[in-house]
Amino acid sequence: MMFTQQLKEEVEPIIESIYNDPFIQGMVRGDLSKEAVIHYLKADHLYLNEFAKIYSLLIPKLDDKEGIKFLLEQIDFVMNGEVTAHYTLADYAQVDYKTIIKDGEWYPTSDHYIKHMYFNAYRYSDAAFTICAMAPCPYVYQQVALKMKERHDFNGNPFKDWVDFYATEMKLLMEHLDGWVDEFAEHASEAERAVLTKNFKESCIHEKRFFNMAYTQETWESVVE
Ligand SMILES: Cc1ncc(CO)c(N)n1
Repeated sequence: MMFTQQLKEEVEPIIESIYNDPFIQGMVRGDLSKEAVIHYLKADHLYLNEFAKIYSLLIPKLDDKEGIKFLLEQIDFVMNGEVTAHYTLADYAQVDYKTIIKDGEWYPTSDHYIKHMYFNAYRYSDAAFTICAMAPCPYVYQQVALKMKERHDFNGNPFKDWVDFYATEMKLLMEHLDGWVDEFAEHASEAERAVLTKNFKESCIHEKRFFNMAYTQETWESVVE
């Protein structure tokens, strides 16, 4: 079995639990609180901004021209394409998107997740370590969106476009990310493979915590209350 296939099987229970968490269930019912959506957008705008910058840190770690070209396209996609999904959420919350993101916030949970990716980019010379910390970003959303679509009819649901976006747009990216990780994993040591696994799993847990952060309106102050 390919290394990334094994990773994906290991995290399936985490993804199923994210599907069952109140943020996603609120989207399924179409009654998620507007406050949760706004909190999410404030954090996610910053998250995606940093995600794009971390792609740029991968460029010197890669040697294949096609791969580098693909990363450059991905930077554009994260900065310009994925905004579509954010607009769907802002429309639901009936707030102006630009106003929401003007004062984006580094809440404890999103802050931790972003720094997990940066740590790996600076700590390890091979791109695979960072990619394992980044891949759950597209992977978890793709899998959650597919579960949502399989189990419910989204016609008339205000989050339909969000679900359709993540169910379809992540496929090509996952193929590239899986390819890089599998290639490295083939000749990696046991210890290196253990770090790759840990990075991937931790980011899936960060994804779960990110939705719950928005649902519970987490702030630095609320953590100590
Ligand atoms: C936190 C987070 N993870 C994944 C995605 C999907 O790209 C996103 N927009 N935000």
